[in-house]
Amino acid sequence: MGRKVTVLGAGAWGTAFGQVLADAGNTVTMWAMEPEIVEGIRDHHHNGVRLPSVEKLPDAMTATGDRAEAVKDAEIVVVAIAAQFARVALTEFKGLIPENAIVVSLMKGIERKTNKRMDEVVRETLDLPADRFAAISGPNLSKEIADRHPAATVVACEDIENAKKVAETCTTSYFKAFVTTDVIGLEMCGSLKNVTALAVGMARGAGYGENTAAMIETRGLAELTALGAAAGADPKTFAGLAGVGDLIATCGSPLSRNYTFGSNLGKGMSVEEATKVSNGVAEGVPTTDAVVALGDQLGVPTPLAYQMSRVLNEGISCSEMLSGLFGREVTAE
Ligand SMILES: NC(=O)C1=CN([C@@H]2O[C@H](COP(=O)(O)OP(=O)(O)OC[C@H]3O[C@@H](n4cnc5c(N)ncnc54)[C@H](OP(=O)(O)O)[C@@H]3O)[C@@H](O)[C@H]2O)C=CC1
Ligand SMILES: O=C(CO)COP(=O)(O)O
Repeated sequence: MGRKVTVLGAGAWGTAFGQVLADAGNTVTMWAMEPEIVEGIRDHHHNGVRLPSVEKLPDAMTATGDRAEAVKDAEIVVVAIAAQFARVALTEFKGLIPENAIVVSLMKGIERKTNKRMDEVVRETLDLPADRFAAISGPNLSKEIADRHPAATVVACEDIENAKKVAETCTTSYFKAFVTTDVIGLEMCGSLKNVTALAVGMARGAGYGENTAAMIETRGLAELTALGAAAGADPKTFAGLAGVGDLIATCGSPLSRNYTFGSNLGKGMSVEEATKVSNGVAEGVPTTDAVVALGDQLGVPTPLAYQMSRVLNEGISCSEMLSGLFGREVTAE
């Protein structure tokens, strides 16, 4: 039997995931700030602002701009808001979310001022126990999933039964969800791969080929695995869908906003210009500095994030970024 699920944030991924949930047999209420998006989904089953490629969203999806109405009786509340705004947006929902509801984050970012992961931000803001928080992450480019191309993801929750409940709730014939208890690993994979995708996109935009892309992806994976392990993640998570899988999808597709943002930098745009033409949030941009700070905090070198932070803050070129990546001394891989 389907559940009552609410999605906070009707961006590209929030809306596509809402469609997955409706396809899985649930009743889905989207909450959005913008009246135009609310009206579009509620009255026309269409999100022309954030997911115009889907002509008609399922009948089981509706929308509201009223916070209390949105989460009333929800068994699962999914959060799909740009990571840097999660805290401010969720504060308004504190006290409104039903006591037994599981809160699920789709977000892939680290909060800039605090260097906190989204599990920390969501739980802190909503005063939520660990067993009622789940994260979803994997190779999930929203447009492909909105087109119902076969895909898989990972649901993480410290309480494996709740992870299974969430996985069951979002399983369809084209969308498969695996489960894990490694919340930290999942969070670190999702947010850190965006920094790598910015760098790969930049190299591609600058005209470099497969060797350069493979080098950045592999070193990026080593960096995010080391940082994740130091933060308490299970290194195995990084070899799975949420790690390598998402890295392959995000670093290889112009559908990724992070890849595209990087590619535009590589073609010579400034950060301001690339931001202006970005088709949605590129989480890797604010996350990069947070990754460098986390690395300093945990005593883990983050050369790729450091060079990308120089790209974003000082405007160094792609070749400077790449030559700064490795020192001249010989080291073990
Ligand atoms: N797109 C994808 O393929 C995937 C995205 N993700 C992650 O999901 C998250 C959301 O991404 P996506 O939906 O694609 O992003 P979009 O850029 O399409 O949408 C961002 C969302 O955040 C909302 N938002 C921004 N600021 C605020 C605020 N102050 N208060 C409330 N809501 C706010 C926007 O609301 P509004 O529209 O009203 O401005 C919108 O719903 C990101 O962390 C992303 O990394 C994860 C997997 C896949
Ligand atoms: O996380 C994603 C795919 O899994 C989406 O990547 P972007 O946020 O770069 O579009």
